[in-house]
Amino acid sequence: MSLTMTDMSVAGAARPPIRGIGLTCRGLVSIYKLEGYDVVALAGVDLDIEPGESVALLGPSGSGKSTLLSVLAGLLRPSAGRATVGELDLAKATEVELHRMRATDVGVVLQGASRNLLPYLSAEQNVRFAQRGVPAERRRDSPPPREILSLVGLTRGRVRLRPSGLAPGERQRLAIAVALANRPGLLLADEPTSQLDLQARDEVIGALESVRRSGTTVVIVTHDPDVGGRMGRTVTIRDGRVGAEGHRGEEFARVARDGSVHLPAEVLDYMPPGTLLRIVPRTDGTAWLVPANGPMPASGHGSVPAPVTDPMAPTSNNQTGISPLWTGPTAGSGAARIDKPIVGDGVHRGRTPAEYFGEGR
Ligand SMILES: Nc1ncnc2c1ncn2[C@@H]1O[C@H](COP(=O)(O)OP(=O)(O)OP(=O)(O)O)[C@@H](O)[C@H]1O
Repeated sequence: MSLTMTDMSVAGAARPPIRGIGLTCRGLVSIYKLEGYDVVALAGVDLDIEPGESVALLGPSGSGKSTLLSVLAGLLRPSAGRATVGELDLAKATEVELHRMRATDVGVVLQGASRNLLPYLSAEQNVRFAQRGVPAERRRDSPPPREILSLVGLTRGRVRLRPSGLAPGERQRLAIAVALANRPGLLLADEPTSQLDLQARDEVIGALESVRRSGTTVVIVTHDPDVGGRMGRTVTIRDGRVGAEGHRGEEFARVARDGSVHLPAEVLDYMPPGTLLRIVPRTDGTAWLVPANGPMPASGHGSVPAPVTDPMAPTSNNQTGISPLWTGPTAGSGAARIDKPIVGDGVHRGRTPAEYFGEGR
């Protein structure tokens, strides 16, 4: 399927443009009560998503992705901290305000396409049914269901079929169309590409891209890093917090509000929790993390090593066998880049501690 600008302009004809809605989380905590126990699903999420962005929430199973989406959809109340969608504070909002938010500003696609659809209605009728929730003053802006279906690539005879007559990828795109029925500024979709073959997956990604170009902010949960890589930004949730972010295929660790940094799993393999680290700030605004029982940088105990401008190029520093582990700006953007390990001659040889910290170790 290829969705074109023509699809977009048809969808936007004679209606005010869609205004993307941004969101903010500050120290967001979500706790489930389970048989007398507290299950902490979100343990202090700090996150900003700008209007019009497309963001994938990635992370291992149980890390809290779906819980975060449910809070943002107003389906779960924050247990502590703040979450705002547009101007609405989700902790303070009344049930009526949350209901109205879902009816007008936020479209939600629950995991499993069928859960979003009425099986006895056609695709077109499903979208029309969803439009019944639009407040009267906004109803004149509601596009005909076929326009919305065309935005996600469902056209002609497909619009008259019931969900059971559609292929799995088409059903998922119909679920997205239903969530878009009221031209929301924010679309939240939980695993919209799971259990789809590659072609259907690409069609769903194409539909989400069309939605983003129409102005709507798109936030999805996915397990699939390839899907994440096709969104504007990835945010990796680990243990209920934002552990990392990806931009254009590069992964960044985010320094949390409390100053903590989540190390990637492969670094934790040889720097497990509890490891004592020497942090060596450097003049170029980067820093090294060196285990306390490892060798100090050769340029002198306690002294600040000379900057390495290109971490992958052989330099006088890494000729010593010490690899710059963290590079990139720590000031300004607040991000640090984790580079591939390099040793001696600057050649990437692997990920064992010996290779990181010198062959003579
Ligand atoms: N209704 C619930 N009651 C109790 N605990 C729950 C409930 N839903 C989720 N949890 C727990 O909260 C934590 C986060 O779950 P969540 O479903 O948000 O993670 P996830 O990253 O979306 O996982 P997955 O990728 O497997 O869907 C997990 O420990 C999970 O067991």
